Amino acid sequence: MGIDREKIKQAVRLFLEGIGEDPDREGLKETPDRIARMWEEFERQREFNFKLFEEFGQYNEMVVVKDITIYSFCEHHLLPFFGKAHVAYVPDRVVCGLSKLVRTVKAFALRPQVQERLTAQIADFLMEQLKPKGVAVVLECEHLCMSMRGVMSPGHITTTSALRGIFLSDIRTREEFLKLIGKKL
Ligand SMILES: Nc1nc2c(ncn2[C@@H]2O[C@H](COP(=O)(O)OP(=O)(O)OP(=O)(O)O)[C@@H](O)[C@H]2O)c(=O)[nH]1
Ligand SMILES: [Zn+2]
Repeated sequence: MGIDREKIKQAVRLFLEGIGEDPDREGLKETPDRIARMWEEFERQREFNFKLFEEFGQYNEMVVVKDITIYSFCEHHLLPFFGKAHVAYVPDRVVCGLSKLVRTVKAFALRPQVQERLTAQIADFLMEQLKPKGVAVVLECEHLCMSMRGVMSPGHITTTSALRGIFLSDIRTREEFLKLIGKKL
């Protein structure tokens, strides 16, 4: 679909008027354009080349990147939710550069989301790209829509997980993953 800079600018201007602000005042007059540029920046992070490598030295064990900082937006209020992502896979002859796991997380996070769907999309994309023996994704996020409005209850961490392949079928693989990301069994 792509980013329509003009539409964003018009919408932000109207929104500012809607909350009783003067969109032409100093400080706000560049805001519609800033927000349009910000979303263009997010969109650029969605596109990347997922390069695969033949396995380095026959590595067939689990690869885990933990504590990836993640920022997303809840699709209900367009307020951020943010926290940590832990991503693992067990390769089947090919591996990817580690940064591609981080890029995958960012690519799916930087759009209106719910945490459950985001978790599943990351896992499914990695299954498709790497065709590994399995993928595991755990997200731990705080939702500002629960912290600063609505129920107004800050400090809660929502945990979601998506397990695919061997992480579902083999309890030892799942336990190893949980141990490596520092979770109790
Ligand atoms: N399942 C899920 N719910 C979310 C997520 N982010 C926000 N929510 C919830 O989505 C719900 C939105 O529901 P509504 O009841 O339509 O919205 P609301 O009236 O603004 O809800 P309150 O936040 O309770 O005031 C709220 O309960 C949010 O806490 C998410 O990632 N996953
Ligand atoms: Zn919300």
